[in-house]
Amino acid sequence: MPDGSHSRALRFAIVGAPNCGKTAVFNALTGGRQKVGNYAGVTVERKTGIARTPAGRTLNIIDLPGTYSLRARSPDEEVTRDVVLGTHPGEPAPDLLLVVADATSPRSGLRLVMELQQVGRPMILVMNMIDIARHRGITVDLERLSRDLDIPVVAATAVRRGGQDEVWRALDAAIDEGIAPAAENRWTPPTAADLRRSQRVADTLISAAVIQPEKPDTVTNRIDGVLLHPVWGLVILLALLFVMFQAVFSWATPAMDGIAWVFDHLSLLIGQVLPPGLVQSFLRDGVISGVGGVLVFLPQILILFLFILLLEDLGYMARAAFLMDRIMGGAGLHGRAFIPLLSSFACAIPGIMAARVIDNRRDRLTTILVAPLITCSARIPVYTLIISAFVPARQVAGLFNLQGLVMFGLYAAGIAAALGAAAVAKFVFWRDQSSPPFMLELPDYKMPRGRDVARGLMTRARIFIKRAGTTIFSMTVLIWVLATFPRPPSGATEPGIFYSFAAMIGHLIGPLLAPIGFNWQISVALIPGMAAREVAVSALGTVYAIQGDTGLIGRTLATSWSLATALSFLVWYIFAPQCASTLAVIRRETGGWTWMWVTFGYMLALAYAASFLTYHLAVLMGAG
Ligand SMILES: Nc1nc2c(ncn2[C@@H]2O[C@H](COP(=O)(O)OP(=O)(O)OP(=O)(O)O)[C@@H](O)[C@H]2O)c(=O)[nH]1
Ligand SMILES: [Mg+2]
Repeated sequence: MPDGSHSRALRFAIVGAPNCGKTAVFNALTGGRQKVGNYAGVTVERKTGIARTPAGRTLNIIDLPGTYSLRARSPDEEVTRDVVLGTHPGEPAPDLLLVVADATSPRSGLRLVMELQQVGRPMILVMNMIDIARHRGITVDLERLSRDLDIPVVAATAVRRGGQDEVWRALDAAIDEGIAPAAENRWTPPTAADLRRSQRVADTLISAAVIQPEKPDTVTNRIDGVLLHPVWGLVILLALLFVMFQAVFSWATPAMDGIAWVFDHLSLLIGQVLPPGLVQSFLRDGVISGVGGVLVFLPQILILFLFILLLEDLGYMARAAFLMDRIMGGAGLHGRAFIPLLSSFACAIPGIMAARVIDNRRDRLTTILVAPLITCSARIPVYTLIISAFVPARQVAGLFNLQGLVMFGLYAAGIAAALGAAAVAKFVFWRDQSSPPFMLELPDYKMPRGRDVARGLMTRARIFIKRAGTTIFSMTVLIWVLATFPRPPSGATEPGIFYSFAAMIGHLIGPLLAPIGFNWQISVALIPGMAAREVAVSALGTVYAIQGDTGLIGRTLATSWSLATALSFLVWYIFAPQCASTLAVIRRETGGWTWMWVTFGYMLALAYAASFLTYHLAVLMGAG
């Protein structure tokens, strides 16, 4: 009988410096799909998975955030420290530490190994990225390292099939020999002198076991000469963003038309098969107008993520952080805030969690406060719907698509708002404290891997479709019910919805939102929109469909809203705290209600003020 089936499964924890490929190793061992990316700070929580070794043993594998030392300066590093030391609540210490090091720059990994030796747990060292090391002519003498460190050392290419064979063998061999019980934990936080000493030992180990090529790799340096150039670098960054939004609009159209076609025909079919009545209305006005109306935006979301994933894997994002550092620093944001803010383009929730990599509490709070202002992917359907309805698809200067230009402007407004809010937060709360300097690790450039990118896109698609099938669907059903009942009295002349609960609710809150140009239909759509921003689109689709305005929701809006209302609505979506889950995560990550209410309050005030101004200016200029 294989080990582990009669006793509890062994627990192996993966530890290593940031960006050395720990999660790639984890995914390879467990068949997991955790996010990997070519920048430090991708993993900020512990993740567990199950691995089955070739000899048939079952292992619990724990993936951990990257760290240079157990000294733990930031919340993500504290997770690693606590799991490794066995002080994580409700979790025994791991039986073995699988230390991953980057074979192309093994220094930080080896230093960590030396520190971990104090913990008294068995270890295996994985020299990962051996493919890149070989390509560059770096040779690593694994036996020598193993002898000097007195632990098994194996090479791996975590991202290639079969690249983990040696790791599997080492795991089984370690279990065959019997995992030694934990020795006494002698770890104490290393002092500066300790760190210097282990640095020297690491250098000695490297000079004995690693042969560097005579000609160091200059490709990265040459590319960085251009991409990090203070002027050209910024120009390239802007150009990239620009192309991205153009692409989101122009490439997505055929696919979006295709999806819309399917739903339109489904709706027609239902109209032919089912008699008019509640069931038909539920399917056509509720499900298809609502959920279908949101699903058509999938292509745009995927195109945006295609760009983000490619740039991440290439190693460009850390460079973008470098370029933005001056601008962000001017707004009082820590350099490490870049990755959390970047993640917020997907969704504020991973963005807020990624702020764990910031060690200083004040800088972390500032980042969390402003992350929801960054345009998340849930705003895409809202923005696109309004832009397509109100902005002509004209070419500007023979080069740019006007719709893409407006989209770019909305994203820019979100970024500017985040920078501005950070500056104000710093002024209001933390005026007389300065930020510590920021050390940025620039990863090597890597060719993005098709499989990783495809996996990332699949994950995004799955998240979006799941949202459409759960939150958006249930909110749409709710709206349909509210907009359908009570039924109109007999002899009613207006569409049924005018007698419904939805109309009552809309008319109740309507007066509050009338000053910013919102009609009662928008007021109704905003409430379920708190569950997920896209719901506003599905809710509008349902409300107008029941009202009798069949056909594409965009066309309906174009005829029933003024341009001023549309602009005010767009501006509202830049600022409004329209997402309950984000607020919940802020409460969790800051450990209390205060900052959640601060965020909610300031965003709401900002949204109302900005929409008010936009609406009235637009009316003054004749767009009412
Ligand atoms: N060529 C090559 N690339 C690798 C290898 N292992 C990982 N990578 C790439 O290196 C980058 C970092 O990998 P991750 O697994 O996210 O690194 P990590 O150590 O988990 O990083 P953090 O969670 O941020 O600490 C990704 O772009 C991976 O695709 C490898 O063996 N060879
Ligand atoms: Mg990771």
